[in-house]
Amino acid sequence: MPALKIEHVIKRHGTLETVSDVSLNVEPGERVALLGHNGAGKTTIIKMVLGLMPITAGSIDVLGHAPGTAAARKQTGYLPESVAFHGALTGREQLHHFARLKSTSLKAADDLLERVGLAHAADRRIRTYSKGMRQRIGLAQVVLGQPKLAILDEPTSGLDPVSRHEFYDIVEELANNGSAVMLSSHALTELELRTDRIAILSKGQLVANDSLQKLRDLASLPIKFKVTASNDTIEGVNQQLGGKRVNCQSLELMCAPDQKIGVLSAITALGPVVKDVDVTPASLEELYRHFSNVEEQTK
Ligand SMILES: Nc1ncnc2c1ncn2[C@@H]1O[C@H](COP(=O)(O)OP(=O)(O)OP(=O)(O)O)[C@@H](O)[C@H]1O
Repeated sequence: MPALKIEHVIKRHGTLETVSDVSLNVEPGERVALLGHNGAGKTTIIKMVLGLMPITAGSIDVLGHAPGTAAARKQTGYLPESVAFHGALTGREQLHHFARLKSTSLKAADDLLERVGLAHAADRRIRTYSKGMRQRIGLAQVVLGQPKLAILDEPTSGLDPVSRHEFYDIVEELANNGSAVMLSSHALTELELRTDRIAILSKGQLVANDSLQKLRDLASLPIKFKVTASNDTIEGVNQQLGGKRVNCQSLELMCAPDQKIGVLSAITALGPVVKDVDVTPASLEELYRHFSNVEEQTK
């Protein structure tokens, strides 16, 4: 049974429809990325899931309960886009406060401070924390009590690349322990490897909802090859393979996904004259643009 079940949900603000017939499930242990342009409807969906905003039509089921009910809230962890804590409290005091609210042990809160890399600053006031440190407190607050559903709105904004990596390690642990995770983000490259499914919203409509591999198959965008040879052989390689020279040692080729093996064979048939080959499938950014544009074209 899905941890989160969104069925044919519509949201209207007066005559303005901001979410149009969206259906989306998140299974236990699954990490789903919710992507979309500014104003696509991500936060509106999150607010409806949390019971902070009423639904105009359709239904949302959170672990068998209606959104916003005590039973749903008890099992849900939420990290808002702009996280705010009490500046006069220390990190430890703030997290202990959340632990009491969630009926979780203070020891679990202390362990989490360590896990999110804040043990050294745990007894400093939060007003002295950097944005990234506050975000870490926010993540610790979500993980506390191992919620069955975790909702993270733009969770990595303000984090440096190493912290982002550590952040996704913790999200992965959460999912490995059975939590369903839904996170919204604009940072596409980091989501490629760190989520199980991608849901793309465009103007309030869900225009894609699948694993990265399946989205690649559906979009069938060209695959890029970068072939490197030496200065004196690149011209001959270019003549045999075609493609576009990018510098005096390499060229770029594109092909449809079903021609990939054929192109690779042609490259390897050239033998040791080829020094290196990079094969790059469509990135999430390219897929995102593709699916968002498909939606624009049908309007
Ligand atoms: N209370 C409201 N009244 C009227 N329109 C609203 C209200 N709340 C949101 N909207 C509109 O709904 C649309 C979706 O907004 P939402 O905040 O869900 O987008 P988002 O995908 O989260 O964008 P961002 O990436 O910028 O955070 C926007 O056009 C916004 O102006």
